Amino acid sequence: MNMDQLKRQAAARALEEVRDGMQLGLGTGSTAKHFVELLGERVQAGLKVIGVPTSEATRLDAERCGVKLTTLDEIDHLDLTVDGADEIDPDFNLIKGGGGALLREKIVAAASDRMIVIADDSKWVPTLGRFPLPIEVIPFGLGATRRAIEKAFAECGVSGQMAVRKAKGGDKDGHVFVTDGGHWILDAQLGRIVDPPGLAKALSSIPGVVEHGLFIGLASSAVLAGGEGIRVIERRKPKGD
Ligand SMILES: O=C[C@H](O)[C@H](O)[C@H](O)COP(=O)(O)O
Repeated sequence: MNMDQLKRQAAARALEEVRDGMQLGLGTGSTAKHFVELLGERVQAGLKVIGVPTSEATRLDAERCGVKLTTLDEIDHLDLTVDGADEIDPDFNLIKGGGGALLREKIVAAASDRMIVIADDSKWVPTLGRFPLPIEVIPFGLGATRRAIEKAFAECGVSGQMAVRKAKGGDKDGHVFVTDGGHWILDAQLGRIVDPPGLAKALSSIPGVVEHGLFIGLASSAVLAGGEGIRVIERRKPKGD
């Protein structure tokens, strides 16, 4: 089974948690895209749900699949969010934002009673950090923001190169990648993040940092698809702890 088939399997397993009438957060990325497509098939067969997309790309996918959409201005909470991740550690800390959607993804996950992370099992790691940590920043004053981030890294016992993300493919190839919110992303190669909650807190306090890709205390369970089948792992602590 190839990687894409594993991602689809994880998405199909998460779909089993969806019930009629649910308000859903719809994640972004290649794994979440499978979930939206499979959800669309269920909707065509009569399932009634409403979704909040975490990116313009997901909004377009959901519309194409016939999934009814709303916003967090129109509804006050979500029952369940299903989203991918770039890395997941055994404490259910995540790195997200490989596709640049971390800001909306975090707003949606935080508004949701439960978040199921779907992934192929290569994303399950003992320690976060091999995947570059995305940090969404305001272009104004970038030099000052970078210096403040480097200081936060040093205080949290990590270090590594940071680079402004460039767009890949199409007309925008090689230009700075711009998020749905109009911001830029710094990708930080940290290798090993010893204290994800501590680093998350330090980054959140920096003016100029809009959001970062460390998701702490948001995921409730993980559906991991691998060569030997599917593993569903539940987080022991309740959401928010
Ligand atoms: O910004 C993108 C998201 O955080 C994605 O959910 C994450 O990068 C995982 O994407 P994929 O399922 O394509 O590996």
